[in-house]
Amino acid sequence: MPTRIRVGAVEYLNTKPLIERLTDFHPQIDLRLELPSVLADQLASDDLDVGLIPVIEFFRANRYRMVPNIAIGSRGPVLSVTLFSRQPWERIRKVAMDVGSRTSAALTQVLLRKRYGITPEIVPFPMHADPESLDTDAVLLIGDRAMRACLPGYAYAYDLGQEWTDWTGLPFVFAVWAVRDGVDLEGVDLALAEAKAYGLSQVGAIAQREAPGLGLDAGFCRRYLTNILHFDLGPREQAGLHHFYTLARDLELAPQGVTFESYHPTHLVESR
Ligand SMILES: C=C(O[C@@H]1C=C(C(=O)O)C=C[C@H]1O)C(=O)O
Repeated sequence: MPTRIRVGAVEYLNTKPLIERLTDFHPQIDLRLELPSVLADQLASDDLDVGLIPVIEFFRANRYRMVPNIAIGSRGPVLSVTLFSRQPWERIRKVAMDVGSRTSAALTQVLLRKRYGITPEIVPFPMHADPESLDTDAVLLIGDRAMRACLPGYAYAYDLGQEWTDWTGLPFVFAVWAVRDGVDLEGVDLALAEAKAYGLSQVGAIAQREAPGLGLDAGFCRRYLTNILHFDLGPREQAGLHHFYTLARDLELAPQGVTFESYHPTHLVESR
């Protein structure tokens, strides 16, 4: 019996185009959907073989390989990563961070500390808590609940994709497919590329199917998947990724000397 390859993907709308019919493209895939932070922990504890994990956790592990040219990124506003704040940036002293997030939580710290020169207190924000009942100045929300949130008690809603690109001029990469060290994907990397190509040809249908369950407008979901998110990991995205790494490393949110290795199937390497 062929081994199952355990694939963990983010449970949010942002990921749907990357996993559309994924299991049809490879018979050995065992697909699970989770929060990004949970996927990072599962990959770290060998409960997954490949996971769509927050990039900051790719840096922190420094032993994974990246599946080429697939990412969740933005080139300006992202619409689903928002720092809701009662204060303007300069006056934020305490922030609650979405426990589903690792990259955006680090990005919030990078912006606060590097761009605005303040080091606020950080507390976790649980999945089912009410943001309006918090005593913090700001709360970071990501994913589907960030897109639905209005939070009239917060005067400011900072889009962190927009903040990053306004500041650096670069795209931002939130998540990549990371392959655990020593794992041979047995062609699952090709299936991931096929699912992405297929999913991107189906964004209209995906938006229409997913919108009602999310309580969102289908046209809005389509524009989010088509014009807001970017799923390639090209040279500009890689420049954004490296720049984020250097800033996170300076703040000791990531270790020194991280290598950005791509995944190459073992049999191809061996047959050279
Ligand atoms: C754009 C997003 O990208 C994500 C944000 C992540 C993070 O903050 O750790 C991780 C994976 C992605 O789901 C989002 O969730 O809205």
